[in-house]
Amino acid sequence: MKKPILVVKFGSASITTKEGEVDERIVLEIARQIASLQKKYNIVLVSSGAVAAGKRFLPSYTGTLSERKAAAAIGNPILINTYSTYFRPFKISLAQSLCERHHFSNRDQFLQLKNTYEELWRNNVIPIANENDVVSNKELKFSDNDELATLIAVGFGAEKLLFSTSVPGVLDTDNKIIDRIETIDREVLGLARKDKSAVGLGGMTSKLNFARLANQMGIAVVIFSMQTEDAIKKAVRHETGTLCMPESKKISSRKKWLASGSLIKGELMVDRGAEEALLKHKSLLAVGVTRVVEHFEKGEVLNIVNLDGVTIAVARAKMDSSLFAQSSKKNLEIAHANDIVLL
Ligand SMILES: Nc1ncnc2c1ncn2[C@@H]1O[C@H](COP(=O)(O)OP(=O)(O)O)[C@@H](O)[C@H]1O
Ligand SMILES: N[C@@H](CCC(=O)OP(=O)(O)O)C(=O)O
Repeated sequence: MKKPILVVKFGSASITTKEGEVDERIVLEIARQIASLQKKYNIVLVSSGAVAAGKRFLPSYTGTLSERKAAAAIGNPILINTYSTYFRPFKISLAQSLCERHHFSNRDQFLQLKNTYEELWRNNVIPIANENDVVSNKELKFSDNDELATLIAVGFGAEKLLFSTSVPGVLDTDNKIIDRIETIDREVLGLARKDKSAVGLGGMTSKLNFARLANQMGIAVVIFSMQTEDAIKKAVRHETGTLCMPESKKISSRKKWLASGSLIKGELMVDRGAEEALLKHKSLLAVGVTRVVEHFEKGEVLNIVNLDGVTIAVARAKMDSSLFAQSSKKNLEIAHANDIVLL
């Protein structure tokens, strides 16, 4: 039987010291715990920390985009070497996987990635992913590694997604850790303050937004800190941090991949009639579209929002947004029912 998939993401501040060194004590802990979890799970590690580990080699570093890229180029091999050193005594090899957005928005490329990871797992090798910072430009960029980890978890149909971060969980207004969040709604999103660690990109808003999508796709998410003993093992058992509960929908892997695209491309606003039609699993026709919020091309994934601006579905476009905007045909099909996932 196939092992379930576990995606564990480590934020910059959770694996580097204040001085910008990779925290070897934490990496040893990761290796020890992941080695025991590997018996039960096919694991993907997503690790930030390349910029944090590389920036001390740039004496006049101020954090410009080109400096971040240069720091990532220096820091990434340091990061991977440290992981490899500490996993070796457990007889586990690691494989580096540097990803860009289009590896997820294009289904063929995504399937290549999936095949490669499956080959690695067959050989007991654990892939360790990070954004390909050195070449990523505006289009290629993920917003942060919380997004990359979520795209992997959703696209691969993971059972669990764990975010290791600089805080022990989601804190409520009294600064108490919330054990369990049933639904990530506006109120929960409102708990996330703007502050984040000095070296990270994500912060809590990003984690909660991506956790919400993963939950909608049936994946449990735990936000936790490596500062607790046996943190990863406990997070898998939901015994530490904040558990964000998955919805219990059955969704095919193709549709999960499609839904992961909701993080990626264009956006259309539809009227109430179209909203009702979509809820009845009908195709999306031009007549129900009130406006193109973000442009998209044929084959790309787009968000469909209702008149209140709430995302109700994601779909794969049958045509470029510019083409259909020019057409006067009201019954033009913009997305086929089979290519629409309700959220
Ligand atoms: N309600 C909240 N609960 C917990 N942390 C919060 C909350 N609101 C904002 N934060 C901030 O989120 C940050 C955690 O993310 P950070 O460490 O920056 O991300 P990453 O792990 O991606 O590097 C912390 O700096 C914390 O202060
Ligand atoms: N690719 C960057 C990670 C940027 C990032 O997403 O950081 P974080 O918010 O700490 O997960 C790096 O390795 O430094």
